Amino acid sequence: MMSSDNMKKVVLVTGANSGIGLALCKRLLSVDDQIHLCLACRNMQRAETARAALLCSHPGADIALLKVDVGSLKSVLEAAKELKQRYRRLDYLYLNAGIMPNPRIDFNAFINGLFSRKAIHMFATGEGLLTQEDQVTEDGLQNVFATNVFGHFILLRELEPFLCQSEKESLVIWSSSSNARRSAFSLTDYQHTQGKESYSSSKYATDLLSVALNNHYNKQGLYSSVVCPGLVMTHLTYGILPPFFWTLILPIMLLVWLFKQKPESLDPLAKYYSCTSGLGSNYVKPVKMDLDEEAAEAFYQKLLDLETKYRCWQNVK
Ligand SMILES: NC(=O)C1=CN([C@@H]2O[C@H](COP(=O)(O)OP(=O)(O)OC[C@H]3O[C@@H](n4cnc5c(N)ncnc54)[C@H](OP(=O)(O)O)[C@@H]3O)[C@@H](O)[C@H]2O)C=CC1
Ligand SMILES: CC(C)CCC[C@@H](C)[C@H]1CC[C@H]2C3=C(CC[C@]12C)[C@@]1(C)CCC(=O)[C@@H](C)[C@@H]1CC3
Repeated sequence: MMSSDNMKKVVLVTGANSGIGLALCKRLLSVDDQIHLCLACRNMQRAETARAALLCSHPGADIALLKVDVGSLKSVLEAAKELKQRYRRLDYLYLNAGIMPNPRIDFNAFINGLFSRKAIHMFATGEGLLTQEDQVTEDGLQNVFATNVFGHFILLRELEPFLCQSEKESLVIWSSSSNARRSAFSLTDYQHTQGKESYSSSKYATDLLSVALNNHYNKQGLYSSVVCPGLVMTHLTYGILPPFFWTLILPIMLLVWLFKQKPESLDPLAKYYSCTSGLGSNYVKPVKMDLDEEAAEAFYQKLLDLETKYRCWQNVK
């Protein structure tokens, strides 16, 4: 016989202690307060604060914490080991943690874009406006790629036995972005060591990876989706511009939102955009992604090669 704890759906959210991750956890609990929610965070103090905040709004909620720095392979492997000891199942895996380090705005591009036909597109995607300064991690990987893509990929690979179970389906949901652009990504430099748009590149990589994961794992009951949460005021966006600046440009952003509103089964080649507006409309729109399946497969093979390399390296150390 299964105990009621074994029957509870297990939901894991990375980057759950702030911003979109925390808001997502709150929302998940309000939809189903019978889930077992695991907040996967790199800082346990911030994780404890998040759990306390969630328990304030959902006092009976079943919330666990897991320490994981998705930018460090050692930490990811340890966290996966811990999860395997704790759980027998994993139903939803939200791969949400993400960074955009040292963002800079190209003001010239902004002024030019403002008076061009691409103004709306520029406000919706940030195309051409943002650059970042990336760093190399202790594993020798580009930090943005390691955090936004590869650490999550290794976590998923480690948790494969839980996610691929014959009796039930599991869903992996990636926080992608409308800033994910084909032109920022290159298969020959998929870590983005050369350019200055590591964020955009990493989000495009996420989109490719999700498509490849569906091709490889759907038969085993694992499904992957990418979502675009829209432009949300979080630590990430406050790292680009201070809060008062956002308040100033909010009226322009609202106009963009209004202009783009248009109402409409999970499509593996679509990204799900949040189109919630401040004026009440509340829906998600599937948008076809700008990618092809061959590129997705080629990128997936490169990740598998990198995985093999790093596993050998971990064993040697
Ligand atoms: N805000 C926006 O407008 C948009 C955001 N997104 C995406 O949504 C996701 C969440 O971002 P958002 O909520 O805005 O930003 P926040 O900075 O508020 O949240 C990011 C979360 O990720 C965690 N995190 C960062 N690096 C690591 C790491 N190495 N290991 C573990 N956790 C880590 C942070 O933890 P800590 O507190 O310890 O730093 C934090 O909990 C990101 O993937 C982002 O790219 C997509 C589109 C738009
Ligand atoms: C007066 C100013 C210089 C105004 C500059 C505005 C820009 C900084 C923003 C306009 C659209 C924004 C945007 C993002 C960042 C900031 C802008 C470029 C994102 C790229 C942030 C992260 C995401 O994932 C995207 C969904 C955002 C898209 C829009």
